[in-house]
Amino acid sequence: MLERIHSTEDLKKMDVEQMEVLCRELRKFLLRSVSKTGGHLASNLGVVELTVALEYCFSPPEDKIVWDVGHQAYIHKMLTGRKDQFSTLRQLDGLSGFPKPEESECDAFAAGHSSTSISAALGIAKARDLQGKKNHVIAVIGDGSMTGGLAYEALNNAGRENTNLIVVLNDNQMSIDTNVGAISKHLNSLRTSNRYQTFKDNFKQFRDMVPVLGKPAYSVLEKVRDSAKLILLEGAVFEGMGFKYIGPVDGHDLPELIELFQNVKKMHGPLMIHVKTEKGRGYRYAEERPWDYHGVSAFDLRTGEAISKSSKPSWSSVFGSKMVEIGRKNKKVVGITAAMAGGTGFEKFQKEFPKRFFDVAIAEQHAVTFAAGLASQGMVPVFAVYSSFLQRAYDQIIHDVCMENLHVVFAIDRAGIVGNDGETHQGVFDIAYLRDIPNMTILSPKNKWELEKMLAYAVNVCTGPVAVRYPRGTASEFGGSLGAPLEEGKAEWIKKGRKIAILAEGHMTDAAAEAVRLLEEKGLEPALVNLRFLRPLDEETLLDVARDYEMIFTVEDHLRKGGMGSAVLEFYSDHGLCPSVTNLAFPDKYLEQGTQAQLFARYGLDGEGICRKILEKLGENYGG
Ligand SMILES: Cc1ncc(C[n+]2csc(CCOP(=O)(O)OP(=O)(O)O)c2C)c(N)n1
Ligand SMILES: CC(=O)[C@@H](O)[C@H](O)COP(=O)(O)O
Ligand SMILES: [Mg+2]
Repeated sequence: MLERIHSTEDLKKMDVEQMEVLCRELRKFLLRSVSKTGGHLASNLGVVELTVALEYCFSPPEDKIVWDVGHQAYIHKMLTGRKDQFSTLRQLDGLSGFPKPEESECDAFAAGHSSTSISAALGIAKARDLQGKKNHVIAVIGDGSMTGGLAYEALNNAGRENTNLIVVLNDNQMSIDTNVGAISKHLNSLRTSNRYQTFKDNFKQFRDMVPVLGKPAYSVLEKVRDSAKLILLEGAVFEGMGFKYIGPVDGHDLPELIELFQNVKKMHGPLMIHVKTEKGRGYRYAEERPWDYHGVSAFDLRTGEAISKSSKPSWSSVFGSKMVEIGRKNKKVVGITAAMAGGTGFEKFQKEFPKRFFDVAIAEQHAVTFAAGLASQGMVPVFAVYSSFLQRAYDQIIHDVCMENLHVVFAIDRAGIVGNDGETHQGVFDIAYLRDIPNMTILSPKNKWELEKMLAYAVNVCTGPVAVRYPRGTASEFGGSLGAPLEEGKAEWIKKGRKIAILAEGHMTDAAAEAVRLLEEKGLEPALVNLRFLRPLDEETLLDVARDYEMIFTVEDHLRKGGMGSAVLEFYSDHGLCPSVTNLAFPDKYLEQGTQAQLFARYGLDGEGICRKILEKLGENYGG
């Protein structure tokens, strides 16, 4: 069946039995493919029937299906002509792991961050109305993503606009980890009701009576169905917000889903269809431990084990262990995550101090203001968050934390290039968006020991807002544990030299040191400084560097615009100095997917690339 599918038109030629075979084949294909490339497995296993039913009943690209987060859109991609590209999934220049309109006109809206689908779908629906079109618009949002505030802003608005909009709530009772919070509880209470089945039974009985009752009764029946009165569940929050609620429906029952979607196509106004699915469906290990199979690297299908695993701890794991140590000594410390306890390594703290740990669900904005509230009462909140997800909470950082100079610690994980998630997840904006905020301190460690020192400093010494940024992956051990002691506002000289000085940000010190080694082979003697503090900058060191060196290079894992190098340039400009400064950083664009190593190499930010760029600049300045 899978071989027959080149577009959703081919799907429409199939009968239900054939589509059920197709579902089995899609699962097999998905498992084989993702076990080789890595990717978001469990969520996709859970939406096979749902996606087939949607693509059968609706017609992309005319009908717009907006996938929330988009990590569960692999089946959609397979059904819309991209099956043959799956061997390149999430790889450099390959198929994206998220919906991407530039990749296919069937991807109605790009995503990667959660809770945007209903807003985007409502916008698309209103555009349709204004343009006099009649197509369907469907948002597919998970129960985890339904914990994000933006989703409720959209529901609030959609209830008022009262246009045709279908929201499919894909409830698998899981975020990445177990889904938490009152909404999740509410969904659970809805899940256990058999209201939908009762409605269907009543409806069927009534329909069978039509020949007896006659046409007028039939039109009453149609109206009842249209207003969905029989299936509204008392107290369903969505109903109160102006949606017709339909559900819960078994999301693995293909004929049931098809019947439902064919019916709702005829209904009007905003609809919420609550679909129950199982995350990881069809692969034993993923069904048992969906959190371990949410996002996977290449793995052995037979054992479920990852093919290669670093024996060294990740930055996140170093963070998690250190926070336990800090938490034991300092009882004021509380931990906060926005649904990323596992990813950030914070689960160790959560286990040891459950009362001092808060998973606020996918709610970064709330997390920051919640932290501000805690800090205003003398607690020391540590919010561990991926750099790209913290973008959500910009105003909260400015207005609720920094303006009051509150002592909130931001542990910014996945800062810099993250790799295969691509554009949406690259953490390359945080220096720019944090360094312009008054009162903020920003630190960046060169290795795992420095991360530990910086965390202790941020929690126990700082008194205002402070961010520690560190990347994805295995923690660097560059330079060993015996670096210069961490001193407030002070950079670390790794090596003095002549003519050329390299100022490095965090883990880029390692790549810069490699460049130094390569340059030394060519007879040069570059100096190397690990800046440590990105805000405030170590002014004394910067003045020394400008005085003693002819050419300065800054190196960072961030976009060039607004980054650390820009800060260095501003500093010199403010001091009326004009040394030769070259910023080595990522260019002004959304950075594509690929491994971190591939991207550093592509943009000349690995040791060799840095060396090459320095030699080029030397050539310009000294004629080769
Ligand atoms: C703003 C934001 N915060 C965090 C994440 C990380 N994240 C990706 S998927 C996910 C869980 C989503 O759960 P759900 O919507 O229920 O989808 P499921 O994986 O269960 O299908 C999280 C927390 C994100 N993508 N965006
Ligand atoms: C879709 C999403 O946002 C997360 O699943 C993300 O891909 C996790 O990234 P890490 O693998 O870096 O934890
Ligand atoms: Mg879920």
